[in-house]
Amino acid sequence: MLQTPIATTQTRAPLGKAITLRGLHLGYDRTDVIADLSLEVRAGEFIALLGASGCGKTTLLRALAGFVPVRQGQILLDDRDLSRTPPETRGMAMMFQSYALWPHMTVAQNIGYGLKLRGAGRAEITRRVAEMAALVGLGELTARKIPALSGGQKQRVALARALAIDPPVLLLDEPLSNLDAGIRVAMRHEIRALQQRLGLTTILVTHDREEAMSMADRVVILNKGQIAQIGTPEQIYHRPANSYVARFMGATNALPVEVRAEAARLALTLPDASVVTLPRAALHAPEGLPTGPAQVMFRSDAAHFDPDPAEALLLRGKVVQHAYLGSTYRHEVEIGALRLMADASQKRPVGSFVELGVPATALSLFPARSQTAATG
Ligand SMILES: Nc1ncnc2c1ncn2[C@@H]1O[C@H](COP(=O)(O)OP(=O)(O)OP(=O)(O)O)[C@@H](O)[C@H]1O
Repeated sequence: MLQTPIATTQTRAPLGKAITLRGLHLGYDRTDVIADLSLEVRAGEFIALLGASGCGKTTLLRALAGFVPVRQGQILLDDRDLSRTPPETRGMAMMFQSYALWPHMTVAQNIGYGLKLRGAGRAEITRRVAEMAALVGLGELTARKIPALSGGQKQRVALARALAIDPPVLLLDEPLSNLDAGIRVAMRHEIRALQQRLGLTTILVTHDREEAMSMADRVVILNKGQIAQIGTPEQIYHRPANSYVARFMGATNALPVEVRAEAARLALTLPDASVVTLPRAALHAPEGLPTGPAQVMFRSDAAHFDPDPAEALLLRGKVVQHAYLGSTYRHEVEIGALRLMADASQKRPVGSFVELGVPATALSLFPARSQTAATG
């Protein structure tokens, strides 16, 4: 059950501070996880760290909090170097995926825990706990023990506890992954509203791209411990800097092509040996216009059935499978030796022959071996 919504009116000066990461190297024993990573986060900015499992998101977040030592490089909060500072004096609050609440304590005791550790007096703790409980809509439940709370309520206690110490930086490690879908979506908006209200610099670790895009000012896509792209949600979704980002953001269709430049146009030879020519400017080619082997990438929602014959890319194939996704059917279409995905509101039967069209604006062109890092 949802509680009173989190309060969203601005009441005090922004808390957030800027974070600078310079040439950061992190790892465990003989494993290097993060290599030479640099990043500037503005005061009050919300950054999402997005990437596949094992790419180093949590390691980076834990290093910011002070739980993973810095091997090389610097972590600066405004101009203060925190690289070798113990966690409790960094002024960063971390909210863990498991919430890490004390089950034998009440909601109020959990919220006040960090303040008590920092030596705050009883009156201050009482006042601050009441303030924080009201902020996250748990004012009525402060005397409850943790096991008697729902997942969403526990999540709010963890958030209130993190915020109680007035942290300039809030670190969120997959904070919503234990919640069911409906509450998760509501909490995304509530955390974002609260973060903006308090002006907190916030770093969120997630592997959910919708969560990253709906909450963050900028998204950092990590690939094997390196930044594959930094950009606004719109930039990383529509203008992927390399094929890794394109694939990660859902452009799972990759068509091998052979590219030839012809004055202001590009001739692309498709796998079936047909040739399409497109104006150079029509294609998103962030790694430069390749000649020779390349790949054209697009999302399944950009491919549509029964296309206009003037469409940039026209492909013929056979439906081999489909799945209902709620608002659309995703079809797997066999095109020669390739399998591509295409969405449509109407289901096409398995075995039917179809024609697919993709507009030039939905196509990204990368060299055959694109994986490089880029910022934007
Ligand atoms: N305490 C540790 N000791 C040794 N290796 C570790 C430790 N913690 C993580 N690793 C390794 O470091 C790499 C990065 O792990 P990390 O948890 O940062 O990834 P992640 O991107 O957060 O992944 P996930 O999305 O699965 O949580 C992985 O290969 C992982 O196995």
